[in-house]
Amino acid sequence: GSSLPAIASNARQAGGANGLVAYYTRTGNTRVIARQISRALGTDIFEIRTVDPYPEDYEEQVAVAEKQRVSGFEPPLAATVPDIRSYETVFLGFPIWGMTAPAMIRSFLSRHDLSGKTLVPFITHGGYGIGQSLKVLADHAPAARLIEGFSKQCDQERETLEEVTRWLGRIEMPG
Ligand SMILES: Cc1cc2nc3c(=O)[nH]c(=O)nc-3n(C[C@H](O)[C@H](O)[C@H](O)COP(=O)(O)O)c2cc1C
Repeated sequence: GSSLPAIASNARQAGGANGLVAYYTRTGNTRVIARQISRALGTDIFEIRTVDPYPEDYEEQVAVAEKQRVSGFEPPLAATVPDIRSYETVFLGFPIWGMTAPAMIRSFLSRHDLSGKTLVPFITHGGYGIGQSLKVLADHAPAARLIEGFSKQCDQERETLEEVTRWLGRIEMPG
């Protein structure tokens, strides 16, 4: 679904200067949306990164994500937002991993007090929807005002890799 105009008018009421866009991305889909929100509203932007990088290999990545989902592990963040208190509206963007919000989003919410702030999710997924992710936000930021966000189906790394593999199987390599 798409409700970006509603988000925009809501955030404009709060004022772009009081807004923050925080996001995590692995393959860049979520970053495109993050930058557009930030550009349109004139907000600060913060990329969420973990101390320990995730595997580059897709299958290893899926295994790590699944382990962190099941255990509830909150991976340490490389940095936190310098002055989270100065923001009234926080746009929080992430991809869906294993039908829910990825682990570092739980880390982010645990490390930043969003009490009394408006929390606006923007979520990308590979076609299976946003799953349990809103419940994760509500549970980890119980005193924030969670409003309707934006979600969009984007490319899936898995599909791209499979297409490339099929293509490589069709071409004739020299030598
Ligand atoms: C570890 C992992 C798990 C994923 N699990 C799901 C899923 O459960 N449902 C879904 O629709 N997409 C899933 N995806 C696809 C991503 O949500 C989708 O490609 C997203 O747009 C990636 O965003 P990004 O480019 O900002 O990292 C998964 C991707 C990864 C890497």
